[in-house]
Amino acid sequence: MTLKPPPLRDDCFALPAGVDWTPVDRALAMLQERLCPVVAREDSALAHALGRVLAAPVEALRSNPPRSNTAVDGYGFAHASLGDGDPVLPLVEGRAAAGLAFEGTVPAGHAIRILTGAALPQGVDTVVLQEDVTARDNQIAFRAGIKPRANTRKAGEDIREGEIALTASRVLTPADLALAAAVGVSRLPVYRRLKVAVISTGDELVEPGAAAASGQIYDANRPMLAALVRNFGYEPVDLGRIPDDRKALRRAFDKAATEVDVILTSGGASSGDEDHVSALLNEAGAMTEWRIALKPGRPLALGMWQGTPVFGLPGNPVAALVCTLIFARPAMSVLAGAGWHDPQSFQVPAGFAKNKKPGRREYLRARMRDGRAEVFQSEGSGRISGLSWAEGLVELGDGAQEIAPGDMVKFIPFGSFT
Ligand SMILES: Nc1nc2c(c(=O)[nH]1)N[C@H]1C(S)=C(S)[C@@H](COP(=O)(O)OP(=O)(O)OC[C@H]3O[C@@H](n4cnc5c(N)ncnc54)[C@H](O)[C@@H]3O)O[C@H]1N2
Ligand code: MOO
Repeated sequence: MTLKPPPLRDDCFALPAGVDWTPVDRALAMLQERLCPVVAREDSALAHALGRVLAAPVEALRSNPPRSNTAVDGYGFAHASLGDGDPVLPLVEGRAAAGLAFEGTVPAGHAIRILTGAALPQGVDTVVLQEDVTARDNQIAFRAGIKPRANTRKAGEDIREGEIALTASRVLTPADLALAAAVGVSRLPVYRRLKVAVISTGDELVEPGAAAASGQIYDANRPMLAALVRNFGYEPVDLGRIPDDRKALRRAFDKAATEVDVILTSGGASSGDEDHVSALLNEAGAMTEWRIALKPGRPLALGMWQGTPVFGLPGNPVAALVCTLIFARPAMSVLAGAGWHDPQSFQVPAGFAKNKKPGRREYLRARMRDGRAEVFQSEGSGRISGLSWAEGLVELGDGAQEIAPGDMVKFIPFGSFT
């Protein structure tokens, strides 16, 4: 039976009355508090589970390793049966190999040929490395001093049957799939992949590859946003370009709300005459034009359209990317069942100087070179080449800051936003 989570509340994005500029951290705290998973659970074969969000804890059905075994190729024996001095042990007939257990018992004072991964036969608790042994006439000799249980791996030393192998809400990695397989689990409970509609708005936009008149620009946000969505592990649904026409946009939202879990639009987010995204969300009555104390990305329109959350991102590509990484990414992670995750950041020396005014958070396109964070030469919000140049963001706090080269600043690599 598929379990359908309850719908989000219509006032998810409501701001308290009288709030003017919302600090970034406050906006993030509100999102974190109000959102919840919106996707149903399903079952996935291991082979298809990479990047999916685990919907329930997974218990080990079997210990890893299931039996005590040898970590090396060599000879196995009971440590307690060794006398004083350099041991000389007769070999029993047969051998123990991985997948081909020796079912007999090795008598005290005897040794058996054993290969890496083989279960330890009865009577064996210690293995001597073959390189440390002289073998002749069905006997082995080696130096005294080997420790009990040397070169062996205990049953369940990695994980024991019944223990939790994988916790719920993980985004499954290749190593997680190995662990599930090792403990006998072949199907995993996962959340259905979050579906995210990507829409561009604006009369000036044309499709890359088409002829563009002088006043027109190519739609750069849609390929970027769809790729970001895919990178986050969700399913982008391309709903194309919509002109600055409220009816057309309404139709696109209606269609999206029946097909997807989240809508990402870019453009028309502020409150100009042609800013139809914010106007429509306002009209729907569940919209807050979040004037966030942030550069770039000040106008972010957040609203609900027929129960589906809409992130109305600013049109400037740099602002669209920053707002997606800072707001939409953690919010979508909650909607997808993976919970809220702040990106990993690092304090690094600045390779630049800047006088920052107080009153808003700033994100600069940045990259690490020679152990310092360099920033892009321009802060222009339409400078897409700087996004491509950058390998991460430098985050400057809400207060005033005078940054000199060598001062410590917060660097967030793009790789942290996954
Ligand atoms: N009077 C004010 N004007 C503006 C303000 C303001 O507070 N008061 N804020 C500025 C800031 S900051 C931003 S960011 C933009 C955001 O505005 P919109 O979200 O309404 O975006 P548009 O006006 O539609 O577009 C802005 C800019 O981005 C270009 N664009 C839009 N979509 C795409 C796309 N898919 N690919 C490439 N480029 C795109 C568009 O052509 C504009 O140049 O508002 C400022 N104005
Ligand atoms: O969001 Mo605008 O500059 O802050 O591009």
